[in-house]
Amino acid sequence: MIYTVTFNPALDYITDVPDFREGEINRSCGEKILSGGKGINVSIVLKNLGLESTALGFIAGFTGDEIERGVRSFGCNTDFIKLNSGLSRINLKIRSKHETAVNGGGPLIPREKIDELFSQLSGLSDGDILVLAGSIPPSLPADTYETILERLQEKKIRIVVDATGQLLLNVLKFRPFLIKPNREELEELSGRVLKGEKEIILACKDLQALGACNILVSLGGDGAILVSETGGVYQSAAPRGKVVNTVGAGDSMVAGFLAGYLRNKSLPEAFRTGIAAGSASAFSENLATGKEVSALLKTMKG
Ligand SMILES: Nc1ncnc2c1ncn2[C@@H]1O[C@H](COP(=O)(O)OP(=O)(O)O)[C@@H](O)[C@H]1O
Ligand SMILES: O=P(O)(O)OC[C@H]1O[C@](O)(COP(=O)(O)O)[C@@H](O)[C@@H]1O
Repeated sequence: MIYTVTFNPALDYITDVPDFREGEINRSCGEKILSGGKGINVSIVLKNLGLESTALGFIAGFTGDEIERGVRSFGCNTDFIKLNSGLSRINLKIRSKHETAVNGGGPLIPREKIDELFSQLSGLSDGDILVLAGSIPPSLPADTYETILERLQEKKIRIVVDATGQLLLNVLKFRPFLIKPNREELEELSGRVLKGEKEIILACKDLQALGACNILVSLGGDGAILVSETGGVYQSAAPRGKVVNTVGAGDSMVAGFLAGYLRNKSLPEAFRTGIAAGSASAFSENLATGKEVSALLKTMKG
């Protein structure tokens, strides 16, 4: 079974403001609200690709209820822990000449609710896949993912971590099967500006030395690079298309990679499916559907 954990789910409020001006009253010409947060998006795209998962994490207040309703409307299984106070965040995404995001901090998660999550996760068994994705509310320590993985290390669970900075660095020693930094995140992790693919690959090798198995570096419209645990390096441009909404493209890529890998345990196939899923989401208003991913895959070589 696949489990995704989103500590800090969100309603993504996506608004179109063609000529956004800071410091002025702007009028939008289109809005929509989607359930989001990294693990949740992974669960939705997995479902669209025909794979069951259970979305775990913390939700609070009316925004939390709406997040849960939204995820379930895709047919996903959820087992969220409800907080007794606070509100799940609303993340603002302004689509203008550029995309601007304001992601909220999220509610306070009390100790007993974290313990509830630990006890849910203690039910995982050998062969399960655990996706830890997204930020944690600022009230939680940066070793939160580490604490989870420490408790699970006796089990043969494949771990996927899509997080940034210290949250990610702290868990590399648990040998995550997959991490997916984008270029900026990889630069932050390696503490240097990375010019060109050679430097990106070297930075990935440094992370492998710390424990990461497969590192999928997403490069937005420039595609992606996979530095694999078997030593192979794969690189691909992104398919061409009209970009409509890149929110969730990275999460879709993680879901696509997993779905592609689970088909034949082939890393090249995982890589291609990851890129196709990321780009299919970028080319669509909503997260990629199975049909959209298959259609893009057919246009890709290899
Ligand atoms: N402008 C784009 N054109 C085509 N594909 C894109 C575009 N932006 C994102 N993608 C696809 O989605 C993947 C993940 O996007 P990226 O923006 O790098 O992730 P993140 O959202 O995590 O920063 C890319 O590797 C690519 O396959
Ligand atoms: O937990 P974080 O890092 O604040 O990110 C949450 C945001 O990222 C998203 O999961 C989208 O992520 P990607 O565009 O990287 O795939 C949104 O749904 C959500 O608003």
